[in-house]
Amino acid sequence: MAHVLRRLLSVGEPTDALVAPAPPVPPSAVFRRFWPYTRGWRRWLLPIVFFSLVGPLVDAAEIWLFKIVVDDVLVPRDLRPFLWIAPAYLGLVLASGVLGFADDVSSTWVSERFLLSLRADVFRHVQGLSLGFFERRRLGDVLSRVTGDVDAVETFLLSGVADALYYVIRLGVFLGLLLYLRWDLTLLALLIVPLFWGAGRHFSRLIKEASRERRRLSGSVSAIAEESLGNVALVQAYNRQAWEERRFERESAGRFRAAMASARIRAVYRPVVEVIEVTGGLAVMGLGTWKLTQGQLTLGGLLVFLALIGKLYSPVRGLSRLGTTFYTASASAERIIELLDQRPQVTESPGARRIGRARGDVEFDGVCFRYPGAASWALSDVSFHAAPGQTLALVGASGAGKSTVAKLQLRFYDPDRGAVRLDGTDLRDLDLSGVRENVAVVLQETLVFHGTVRENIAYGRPEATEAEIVAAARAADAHDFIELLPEGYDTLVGQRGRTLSGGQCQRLAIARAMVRDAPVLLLDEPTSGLDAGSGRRIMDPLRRLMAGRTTIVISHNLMTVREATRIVVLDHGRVTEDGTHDQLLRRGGTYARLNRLNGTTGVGAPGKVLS
Ligand SMILES: Nc1ncnc2c1ncn2[C@@H]1O[C@H](COP(=O)(O)OP(=O)(O)OP(=O)(O)O)[C@@H](O)[C@H]1O
Repeated sequence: MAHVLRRLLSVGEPTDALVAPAPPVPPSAVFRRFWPYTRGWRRWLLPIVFFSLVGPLVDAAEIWLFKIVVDDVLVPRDLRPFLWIAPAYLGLVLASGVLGFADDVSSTWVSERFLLSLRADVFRHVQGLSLGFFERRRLGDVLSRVTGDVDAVETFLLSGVADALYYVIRLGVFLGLLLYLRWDLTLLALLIVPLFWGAGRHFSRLIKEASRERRRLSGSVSAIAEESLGNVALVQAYNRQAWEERRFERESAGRFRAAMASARIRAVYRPVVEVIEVTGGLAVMGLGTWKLTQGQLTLGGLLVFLALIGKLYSPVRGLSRLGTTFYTASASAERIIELLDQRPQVTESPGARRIGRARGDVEFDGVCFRYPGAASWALSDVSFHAAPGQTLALVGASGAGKSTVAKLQLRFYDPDRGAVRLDGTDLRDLDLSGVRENVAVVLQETLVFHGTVRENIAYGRPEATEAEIVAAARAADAHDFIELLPEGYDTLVGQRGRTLSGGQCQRLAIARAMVRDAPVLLLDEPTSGLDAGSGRRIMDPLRRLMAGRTTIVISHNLMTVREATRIVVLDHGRVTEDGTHDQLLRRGGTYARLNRLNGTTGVGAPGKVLS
């Protein structure tokens, strides 16, 4: 028997899910952490207290009417009192309906308003985290926290506190009435309360463990769904559907086991509570019946007493069940706390200077950088300088550190040693949004949002006028193809630009960078995803975009680099060569070799457009 019970109550060993568990936090700490968030909503607890106070009084009045029916109508078989009892009873039921409505609507309003602002806060916080966080974490899990776990915080604070108040008030009212009616029977009924508490505490702990596991596995399921569906083209192209399904099923099965463990614990808890409750009720009924036979109690009095005991046990049960609700909610709240405890690695210093529009003087001075947790340096002692309007090309094999330079220029990360400067000032001493406002980017992976063409271009500068958007599109050679789209600038382009070709996406990205009109331009492999023809077609728009801006162009295939004022060759994070195209060719080093390779493979062919 004990063995069966132990198995029923076992939470199971935590599986090695994709998502690590959040560090445990005691419920009191969860409470302290989130209580300040209820500022502004606390006064709404007052009507809830009011409803909690009036509700049990109405209930007690209904029960009292029942006593009168038994003692004054049924026992003496006299119908007359019933004539006023019936409308009074109906009135009470109506009143309790109106109260219930007001209570439901107002409490839902408060919880939803609270959730609205908390979710927005959590989203704001997550959005403000540095790129490093997103590169390390599984997006699906973060989404499941922002959309799912946040609700639990509300349960913990507002619904939980409101319910606790509701139960305590009900308990107080019914206890007062019972003590007033029969203190001896009431004390007997109260003997079982410690049993309620004991069971509540024990089961709450088990439920918390099971809930923690369930929330963690929910995060894993979301992570897999997001990764597989987000890369559906890759999955289908490589026929990996069955593998992805197995992965999804494995994580879902883990979640199923955790949900079953929690359901089993609850299912055992419920009859345990009922047995305790019935024991108390039977004891009271025994003593009450004895008192009835002794003539110390009327039948109506005994029935009222038993009905009130039922009402007394319901808040006691509610309070002990609230323990399990709190523990379940705190398992989710822990995941939110872990998210909120993440600090952005890149922050604005208190004395940061507002930069306004920069001239565009870019300098890397002895920059060393290692990704958090990485064993080797991504950049070691990298130095270069680009004066306003100059073009600097970064060349090197895959993994040499070129994109890392771009990330440091955007201040997604800070260097471990050395400094990145804009107009001679260390980026760390400038305001973060100012640094980014001065840089426009065109990346290898084009970022196109689900929205209209116009919105996608204006993303570079939301206040851009229609004329500026069209001028940017013209300069980016995008205007003609946009005009041919079914609804021109109002055509919806799918998420990640699925309805556009690679070259069209790139031209939209160029138009967006044009509209931004920043003095510094970062081009990270802007032509690498395109075939030779499309690559050639975006060279002119790119040139127009680069004119008058300091440009850092990152390229594998030397397509866009010949015209650069200066070419920096990176190898394993170090600058190995540095000079103009001709100087580097004469030197006969890595660049010359890469250039020869490009020439022979034909990859460099579009580069000739530049020469
Ligand atoms: N988020 C990251 N966390 C840890 N290591 C990283 C991260 N991003 C890049 N790296 C490592 O840093 C090094 C430089 O990467 P980077 O992306 O800058 O190279 P790259 O020259 O731009 O390569 P490619 O031409 O293939 O885009 C590589 O060894 C890479 O594995």
